[in-house]
Amino acid sequence: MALTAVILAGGQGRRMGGVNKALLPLGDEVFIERQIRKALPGTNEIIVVSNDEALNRFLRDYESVRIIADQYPGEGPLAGFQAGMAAASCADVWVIGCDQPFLEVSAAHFLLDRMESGAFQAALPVIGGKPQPLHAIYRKETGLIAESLLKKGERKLLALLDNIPWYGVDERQFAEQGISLNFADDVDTPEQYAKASLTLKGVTSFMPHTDRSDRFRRHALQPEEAQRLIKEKVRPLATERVPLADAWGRRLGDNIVAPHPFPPFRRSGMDGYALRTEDLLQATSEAPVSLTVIESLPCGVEPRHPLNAGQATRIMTGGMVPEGADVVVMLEMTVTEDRDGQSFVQIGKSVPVGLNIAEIGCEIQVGEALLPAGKVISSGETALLAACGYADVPVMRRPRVAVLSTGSELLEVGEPLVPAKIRNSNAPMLASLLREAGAEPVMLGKVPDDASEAQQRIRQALRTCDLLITSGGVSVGDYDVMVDVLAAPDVKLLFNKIAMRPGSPTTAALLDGKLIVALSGNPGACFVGFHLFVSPALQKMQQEKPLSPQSFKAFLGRDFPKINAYRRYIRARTELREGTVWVLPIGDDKSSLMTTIVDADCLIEIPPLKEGLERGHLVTAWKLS
Ligand SMILES: Nc1nc2c(c(=O)[nH]1)N[C@H]1C(S)=C(S)[C@@H](COP(=O)(O)OP(=O)(O)OC[C@H]3O[C@@H](n4cnc5c(N)ncnc54)[C@H](O)[C@@H]3O)O[C@H]1N2
Ligand code: MOO
Ligand SMILES: [Mg+2]
Repeated sequence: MALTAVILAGGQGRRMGGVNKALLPLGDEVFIERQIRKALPGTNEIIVVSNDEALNRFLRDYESVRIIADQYPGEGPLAGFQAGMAAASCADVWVIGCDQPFLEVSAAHFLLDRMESGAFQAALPVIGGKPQPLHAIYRKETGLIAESLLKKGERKLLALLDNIPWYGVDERQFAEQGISLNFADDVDTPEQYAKASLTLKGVTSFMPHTDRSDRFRRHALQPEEAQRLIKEKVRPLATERVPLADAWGRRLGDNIVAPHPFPPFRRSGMDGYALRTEDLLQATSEAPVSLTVIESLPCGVEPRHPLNAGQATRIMTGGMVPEGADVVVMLEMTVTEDRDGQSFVQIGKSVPVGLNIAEIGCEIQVGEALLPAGKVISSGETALLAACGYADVPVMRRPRVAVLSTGSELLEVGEPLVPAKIRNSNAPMLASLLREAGAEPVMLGKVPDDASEAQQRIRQALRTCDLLITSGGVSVGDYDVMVDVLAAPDVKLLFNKIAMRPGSPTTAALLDGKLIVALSGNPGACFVGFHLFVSPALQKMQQEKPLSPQSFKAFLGRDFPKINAYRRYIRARTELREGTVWVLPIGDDKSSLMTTIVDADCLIEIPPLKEGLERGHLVTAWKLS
């Protein structure tokens, strides 16, 4: 695609103290050098519109870069635009401000593609609902319209937009292309310049699109209300069939009903003789009764002969009891003898009817409800399913849950420590928690505190995942990027504050109908948030009951002197002491701690109180599954 780039470098940079912004240093380049380096590979020529000769030395090495002066000097950006258009040799022109150091050729090409799909004369990024006239594509002819506007005294580029048909490309469309949104960010103020320098170092990026004061205005929900909202927004997933051998740990996809009785035949419970109790009525140790053995049955062999009076069948444990028999007498109570090639059994005692025979269906009747959908398949369930012939088992599809960690401070687990950084421990912890909850973690890795990058990864992942969880960036800090990501117009915020500790800024939202739970970055809060707000969603997706963690009453194992304005959920371990249940808070209850997660098997609920609680107080605790 033939494309001219026009860089408008005529501004005064008033808010930057009157410097020419094209000459601002960024890393080891100045803006204009960086822009040329980045724009060259995707364009046929670059035209820099400027009257500043100081720029020359950065341009002269390039054959396809020209510098031209305004035809209407001092008339503002529209004049620069007009001059650039007049000089352009291609029909399509990418117009860039010299203060846009993060320009992106891929974004320019995407805009150009969009414009070609219709009768448009320009294609512009629309960010936060506002068209951005710079870092946009224009047809060369629009220069003539600019000129006529200039003659009417117009100076602003935006005026052009009222006079041409243009196509707007919003954040979402760029994100879908994997294009990071900061390409159009401009540097007008020293603050923005400072942020640009940080972005270059990978520390952060501009996040100018949310009203920062918004993040302080939050309405706190009670934890139960937040849980209710979350459960309301998810549905059970589809089911699939897996071989029984792979079904361990999965959740049943269907109610399982017995397809036949069990045992399916009258089964012997002992190695012995099947016979008729009637025949033993007179038997005593002095005068044992002798019966003719008509058959010897190993397990798995169907009897050939029903029993008549005076007869017995030798039978093994699990064997099928012949018709006519109403008891199995164990071998130890019998004496066997062979006479003339015929076997006889002698028994010296009468026995009650039914002894050692498991009747058909005595364990399971046909049609009986055996296992409910959603039940976790463990050893007992596996045995039942096998007995009922489930070579393939209907199971709930595992929820695919994307895990994204935000934080420029995060290192990969294998990286050595460097000052101010820590290793990402939340993501591996969340992956384990997800596995424990039956889900399939889809690890998206980490993003620096860059809202556009986070947003892009999130949108992409949601296409193939059922749920997305993030950690970090939900509070009120400068780099708390999830706040920006979830402020996008197509995101429906469910809540961003919960009246509890830890994890009060835990946030949930819906995007494309899918749930995003943004957990706190503090490891302890992240852990608690998962159990209280992610687990219930996973349970519902897998039809698992009960739908919330189960509570129990127990004695507080040690004093808890902290005074609480909020309800607290403290990590604790259960202990049985002389037949009573105690719950012991583990370590200090700070949300930043992760050592306290190690032995936690429950959360103690501490209500908001004006004074602490003493050891031995009866408290409510929640079992962690
Ligand atoms: N001025 C205020 N500051 C804070 C408030 C507040 O109300 N006003 N709330 C505090 C509370 S409560 C919490 S909880 C945290 C929430 O923090 P964020 O969710 O925004 O998380 P970050 O700021 O990104 O990080 C916090 C902490 O966690 C560490 N972290 C982050 N990600 C990971 C990870 N993947 N593995 C290990 N550790 C991680 C991070 O380095 C920080 O130390 O905000 C309080 N602040
Ligand atoms: O709500 Mo935060 O987790 O207390 O520190
Ligand atoms: Mg924060």
